[in-house]
Amino acid sequence: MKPISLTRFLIEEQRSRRQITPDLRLLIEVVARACKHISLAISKGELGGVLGNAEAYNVQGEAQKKLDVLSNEILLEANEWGGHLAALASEEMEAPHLIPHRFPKGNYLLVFDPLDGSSNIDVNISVGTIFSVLRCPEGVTEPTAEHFLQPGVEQVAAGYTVYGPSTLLVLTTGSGVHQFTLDREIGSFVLTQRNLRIPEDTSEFAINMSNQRHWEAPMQRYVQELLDGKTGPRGRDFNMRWVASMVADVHRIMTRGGVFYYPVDAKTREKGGRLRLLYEASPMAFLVEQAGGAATDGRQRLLERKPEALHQRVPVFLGSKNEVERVTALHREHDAAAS
Ligand SMILES: O=P(O)(O)OC[C@H]1O[C@](O)(COP(=O)(O)O)[C@@H](O)[C@@H]1O
Ligand SMILES: [Mg+2]
Ligand SMILES: [Mg+2]
Repeated sequence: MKPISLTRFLIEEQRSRRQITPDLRLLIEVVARACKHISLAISKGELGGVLGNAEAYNVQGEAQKKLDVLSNEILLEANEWGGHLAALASEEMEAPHLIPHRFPKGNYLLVFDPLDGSSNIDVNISVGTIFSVLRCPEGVTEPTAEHFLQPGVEQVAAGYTVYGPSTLLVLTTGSGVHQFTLDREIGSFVLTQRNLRIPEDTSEFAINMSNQRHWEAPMQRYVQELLDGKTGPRGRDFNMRWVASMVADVHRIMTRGGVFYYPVDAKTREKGGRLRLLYEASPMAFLVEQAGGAATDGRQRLLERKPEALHQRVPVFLGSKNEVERVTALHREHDAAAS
């Protein structure tokens, strides 16, 4: 069968479903093109001089890697003159970036984590890019941070790339989740999986266990039950994985099921959690729900949370539906008993 390129797939979606406007299609193509560029830079590794620290810090006080800065610049540059956006916001920039007056403007807002899993760059483990597309509110020509503060249900598209043994783009525009693989010989993303589905049950969980002693009581109880395995209340064994690149952990879940948890703990309570709502939790929650999974902050559906700040952090529980519902129910029961 003839391979279906991302462009052809999007044109077909645009024709069959009116929600994809030509502008949205072209915007996704620009993002995909920028990701190809990032993939190329990453694959050069030490030879390309892209590893190591940038000797700079982002607004969240995190040390930036050279590739964090480079990926941000690539996405910014590609999208700035694309003509489909009113503004962009990124993990690596304190405030939104407005499209300069000399370029044509569009009606969308793009928010992204240009390089997810930065701590894995220098050790040659999979990293990725996460992005989310929102509508710019009508009549707004100079969007501010406030215009980005839309709950995840308002997203019109979301996706991530994984720069791993192969480069993948996983995308939703609200009708299922589809996977594209970068064919380096022809230079395009090619459709390799339609309608990814996350099984409702799983025996695999992803969590950073080193934070265990800092977790809240319901989380302690839940994970202990998983660790007790066959001889515990769950009556079966669970396996554990933690890549420390959200894209890689989520992609494993997209492929064979599982759950990914980053609960709030005593260390992150003041900040609200570890992962960022707008460009990590929200797009991943959209993708996971579209693939039949569930995504909560431990108490509430993630997609319904109204962001309060551009770089807001939240707890994240996502993946196989029955497991996410169970851990969420335990948190709710705990809250009810405490009040
Ligand atoms: O190092 P920890 O605490 O295990 O956190 C790992 C998590 O942090 C992140 O790396 C954050 O992403 P960035 O690299 O974009 O800051 C996630 O991808 C990952 O799930
Ligand atoms: Mg990240
Ligand atoms: Mg990042």
